[in-house]
Amino acid sequence: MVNICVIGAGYVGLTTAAVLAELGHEVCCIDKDQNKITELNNGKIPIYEPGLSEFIAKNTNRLSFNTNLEEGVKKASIIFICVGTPSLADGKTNLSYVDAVINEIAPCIHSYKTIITKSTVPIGTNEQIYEKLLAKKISPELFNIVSNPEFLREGSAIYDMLHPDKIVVGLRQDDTQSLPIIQEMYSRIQAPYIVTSLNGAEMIKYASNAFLATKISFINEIARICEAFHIDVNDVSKGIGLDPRIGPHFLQAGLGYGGSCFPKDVKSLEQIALSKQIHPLILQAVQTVNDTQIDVYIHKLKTLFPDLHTKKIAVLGIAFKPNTDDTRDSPAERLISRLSQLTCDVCAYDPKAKLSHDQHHVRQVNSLDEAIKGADCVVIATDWDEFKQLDWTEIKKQMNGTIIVDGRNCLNRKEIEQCGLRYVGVGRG
Ligand SMILES: NC(=O)C1=CN([C@@H]2O[C@H](COP(=O)(O)OP(=O)(O)OC[C@H]3O[C@@H](n4cnc5c(N)ncnc54)[C@H](O)[C@@H]3O)[C@@H](O)[C@H]2O)C=CC1
Ligand SMILES: O=C(O)[C@H]1O[C@H](OP(=O)(O)OP(=O)(O)OC[C@H]2O[C@@H](n3ccc(=O)[nH]c3=O)[C@H](O)[C@@H]2O)[C@H](O)[C@@H](O)[C@@H]1O
Repeated sequence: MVNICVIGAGYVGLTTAAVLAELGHEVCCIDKDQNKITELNNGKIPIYEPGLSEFIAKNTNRLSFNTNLEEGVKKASIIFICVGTPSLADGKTNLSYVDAVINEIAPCIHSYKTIITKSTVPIGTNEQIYEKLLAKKISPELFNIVSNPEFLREGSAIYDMLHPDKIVVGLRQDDTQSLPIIQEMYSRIQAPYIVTSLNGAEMIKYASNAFLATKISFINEIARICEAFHIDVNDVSKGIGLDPRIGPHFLQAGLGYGGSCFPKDVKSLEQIALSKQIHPLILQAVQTVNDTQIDVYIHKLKTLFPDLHTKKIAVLGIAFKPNTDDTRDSPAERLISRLSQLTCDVCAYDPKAKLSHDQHHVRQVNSLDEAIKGADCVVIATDWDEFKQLDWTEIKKQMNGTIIVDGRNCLNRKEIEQCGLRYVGVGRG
């Protein structure tokens, strides 16, 4: 058992804290947001992440929440940095939250600490953190810096952290102390270790997200070509996915990728490359395809409805993916904004997520029935299971029109057509 301080009570921080407590450690999770900490201390979890609430409740004897960073850091021998690293306007990474944490923890280092960065940070950041702490006159005998990037997905965060496909550990060249500490801390997790330099670990994280985003933009481009030749892209995904060199995952065409990480991390890696005068052609193409994917659907809608601005559109899904209430950079919200600009009457429904801001002509309703009632067109924007299992005969009765736009290529086309509805996907033949 070790004493651990996790800084940042967001998706990654809360999951890290809960999993480390489950592994038997004494964990204090710190956030500067007093409301969040009050909620957590009252047993309320500020985000929707399946199973997280129960998992935290199960481990409360070893898990505490606080705003007092000094107290948390002083007691701990291991410190996790899990604060946000959002994009700046130019696509580079905003490191102000990480910098603030370093400034706050520096005066509290009086005994040996292993400082682990879980936040996704640009190449070179962990080396810079080490130098910054030295510049603040912290003795190198008192700390080490480790990069331990996180690969969890929202919606399955706990499972992913307990069953990772690898544990990536980036170390400074002369650091012989940290690896055994990390291995001991994670001793109950079975996974291969990738031990590399600090820069290497940072790059593995960016390359991983960029590759997954590339797969999505690739299949979206293939879907556009499929459409021109009346080919079903879902068959193509299955066909190519069976080749183990390609793999079946992340080949679902649709509205494109979103969320708090893919868009910002691909942009950041592009900027990292440009900072070294490397022109990242693939990364730029990946973003261009993604940035124009909503246009594909708007074009379809305009062709289906020449008087689109007079139509009532039910948009099912607001979250950037199912099983989360996260709307950060959500393709569903991007689509809603475009429909709002076109002055359509938009009725949005999501089982968990809320629209992040008010928009003209857009209403969020509390039930699926309310959204669908009188709709000229239903758009599936997030592939929640409950949308995949809809009774289309009943839906048809409630709609005014007959068009179902499958923005995630996740519906059974035949089933929908048999109910007398018209199915519109992307690249579905
Ligand atoms: N969300 C995800 O699924 C994944 C995120 N990541 C990376 O992990 C990092 C964190 O992401 P999220 O958990 O989504 O962020 P988040 O935005 O949900 O949470 C960050 C938390 O840090 C807190 N915070 C900021 N500055 C602080 C300070 N000085 N002291 C204490 N608390 C502070 C904020 O109040 C907030 O609660 C990012 O770098 C992200 O790229 C990595 C893998 C998965
Ligand atoms: O760094 C991160 O934050 C995380 O980013 C992603 O996880 P997440 O953003 O939770 O969600 P994904 O399941 O990867 O989906 C991302 C987006 O791609 C879209 N997507 C996904 C798969 C697919 O085939 N097609 C597709 O359009 C989803 O709808 C969603 O908008 C990665 O999968 C995680 O490994 C990583 O840790």
